[in-house]
Amino acid sequence: MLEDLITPERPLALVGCGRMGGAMLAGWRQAGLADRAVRVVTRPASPGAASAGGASSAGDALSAGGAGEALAGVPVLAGAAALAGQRPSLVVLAVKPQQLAGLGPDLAAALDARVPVISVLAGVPLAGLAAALGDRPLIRAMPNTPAAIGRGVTSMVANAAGAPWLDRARTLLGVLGSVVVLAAEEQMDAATALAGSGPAYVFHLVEALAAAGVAEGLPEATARALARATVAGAGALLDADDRDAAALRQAVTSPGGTTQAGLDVLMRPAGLTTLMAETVHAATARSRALGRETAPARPSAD
Ligand SMILES: NC(=O)C1=CN([C@@H]2O[C@H](COP(=O)(O)OP(=O)(O)OC[C@H]3O[C@@H](n4cnc5c(N)ncnc54)[C@H](OP(=O)(O)O)[C@@H]3O)[C@@H](O)[C@H]2O)C=CC1
Ligand SMILES: O=C(O)[C@@H]1CCC=N1
Repeated sequence: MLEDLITPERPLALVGCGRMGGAMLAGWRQAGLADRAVRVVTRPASPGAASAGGASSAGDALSAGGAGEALAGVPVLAGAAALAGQRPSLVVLAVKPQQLAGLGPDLAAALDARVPVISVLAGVPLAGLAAALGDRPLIRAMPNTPAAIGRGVTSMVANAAGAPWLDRARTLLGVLGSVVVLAAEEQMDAATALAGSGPAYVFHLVEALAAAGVAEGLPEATARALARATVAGAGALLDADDRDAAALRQAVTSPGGTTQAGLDVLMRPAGLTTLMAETVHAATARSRALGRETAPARPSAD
């Protein structure tokens, strides 16, 4: 139960409330998390936010994607230093990987060393989080944006101090959809490439389907409406039907019919399977590179 984990006295601190942080907050609020049990932390310089020690309402401080209006009523703190004295039960970190180094010292100084941090930063390993935030319970998680409607999927892995928090992290993140605990941190880059980025691949499929419909003579609005409803409906069927994706595909495919003619192109050598492998490979490599690029500089030998 979320209420057992997060209370107004021991709130959830969300550091960074852009596209992913905002999606998670929307999912938690939809599941009934009270606004007063949350502290959203913005940049220190965010206009309209409170000074250290106080909290304003999110309405005037958040702007990403119109989130300011949608999140009106959630207390906002300007800068991680303002978390001192707020006694968060746990922290969810959702800034860009490149923004970690800038806020790490303030965040580490503001938090008791027993407070766990759940990071959703792509590519940043547990060791990099520990270097930035100090030795504490740490969970590296990778959600995706359908979390906003409780339909996301999150992969996660913990350091030794964070392992006892995995059940509570599962409770928190499970509200946003399903949760997978990875067997090893090495799997996180591929999980990021597949599921963190995955919704974008599916949305691009909608764009491609619509463009193909236009090329075959459909009006653009009609092609867009058909493509969107087809992908949404196929996803809903996949969710509602226990059969695997291959069986659902076969149920559409009449021998000698239109689908088989289309799949002959899509499933040819160097077709979608190859393209998707290259896609996920490139995203996995980028996740690994982000880890290297954001690693703290080693002290020089002299
Ligand atoms: N978008 C996605 O689908 C997913 C993203 N992620 C991860 O989530 C993280 C955020 O990505 P995304 O939401 O797309 O990026 P956004 O840029 O939309 O969000 C980042 C947010 O952090 C804020 N921020 C920057 N610096 C600070 C600071 N010092 N203190 C508090 N807040 C700060 C930004 O504010 P400002 O606008 O003022 O810069 C912004 O609101 C990334 O690490 C990404 O890898 C993970 C899974 C999926
Ligand atoms: O594109 C990115 O780097 C982030 C991580 C996964 C989805 N969005």
